[in-house]
Amino acid sequence: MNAVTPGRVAEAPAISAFAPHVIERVMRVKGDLRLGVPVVLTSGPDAAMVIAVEMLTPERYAAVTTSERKPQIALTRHRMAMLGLEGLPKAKVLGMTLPADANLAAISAMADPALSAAQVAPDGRGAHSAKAFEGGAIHRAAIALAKSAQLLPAALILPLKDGLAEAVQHGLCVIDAAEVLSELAAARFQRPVSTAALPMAAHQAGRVHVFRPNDGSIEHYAIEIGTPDPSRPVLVRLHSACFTGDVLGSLKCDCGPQLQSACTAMAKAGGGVLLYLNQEGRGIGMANKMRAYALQDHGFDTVEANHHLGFDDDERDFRNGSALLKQLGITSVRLLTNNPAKVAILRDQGITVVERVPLVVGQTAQNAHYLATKVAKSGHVLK
Ligand SMILES: Nc1nc2c(ncn2[C@@H]2O[C@H](COP(=O)(O)OP(=O)(O)OP(=O)(O)O)[C@@H](O)[C@H]2O)c(=O)[nH]1
Ligand SMILES: [Zn+2]
Repeated sequence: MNAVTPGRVAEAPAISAFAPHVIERVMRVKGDLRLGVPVVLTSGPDAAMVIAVEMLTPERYAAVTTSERKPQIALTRHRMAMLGLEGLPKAKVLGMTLPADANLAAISAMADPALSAAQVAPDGRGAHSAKAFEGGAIHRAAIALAKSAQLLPAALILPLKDGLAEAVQHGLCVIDAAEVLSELAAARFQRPVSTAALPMAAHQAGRVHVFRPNDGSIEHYAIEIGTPDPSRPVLVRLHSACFTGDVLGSLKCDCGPQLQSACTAMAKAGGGVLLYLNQEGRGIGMANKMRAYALQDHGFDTVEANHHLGFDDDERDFRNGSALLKQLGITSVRLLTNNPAKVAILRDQGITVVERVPLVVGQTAQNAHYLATKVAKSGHVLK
């Protein structure tokens, strides 16, 4: 007998029967960017060909840059600041017209700290002479798509005179930038896909529920441990995937011991729900997290490393967690976390958090600096 049962509390969007719905078109465009295929973004009368910098090849770069096109780069303000540029506009996404002689190596180095050795040390910042400008909808949509595809947040932008004609000529996907921005910012409906019993070391009565977001992105899991009773506050953990900590037993963070100790606490309490959210690396993905770790090897802390790559401190979207709780019929929780921001987000989403239950385990010599940085910069509490 399961105490919680996934149900459809959220409305699935009306997907048109034949033509792709707007979110489906956005995800096609995201797939193309991840492959390195150019896409065309439009905004009112403006149009531009957009390619993720990380995926640019010399052949494609040579093919898309013609003498009459003035290439630009879209980067986040964080990344531009790390490049040593001063007097930057306040906006989060910025553009810069590239010098006529910009080559692929220089463009790639603007996006990727690993390709620019001089910029890797915190005090060895490079200098670029061109002036940055506030990014428009096309720049913002390009960065949002690159982040969503878990690529470096950097895009080559080639303004086009007739975007539609170019799209048709080269068989490129074309989409409105405002549609991209609103769809990527929207909470996603997650469909329960499958469920099965899973006896676990922590408790023999375990059950895994798999949920699939309707944008086709990676699935998230809700794991019942013991017999949670949804009529009372349920002991809950929102755990963000950490391959290095959860699977490899990394000493650089506290995730593995937190996961184990959460399962044990739920078993002891008779029941609980573990949400395993597949947002590796605070939402930047495994490849970028290893880029961040490489920067940490050079002296950056966990927050600075994210900024150096062009990301915010934390790119996770915890609305997926609150949506899953509601689907499981759980509206009141005791939340296992050291991160008060998670409590606030769940409350914002209408979940009653009756108590924050600290989860202070797994402190090592190797993660002392990391944990201290989270306390100093991310509002974590280690008690
Ligand atoms: N980008 C980045 N992500 C990291 C790093 N170390 C761990 N992570 C990821 O951070 C996430 C866990 O976040 P934490 O900040 O440790 O903890 P939290 O989820 O905010 O709070 P707790 O509930 O107390 O665990 C996981 O997705 C990890 O993969 C790092 O140095 N850089
Ligand atoms: Zn971790």
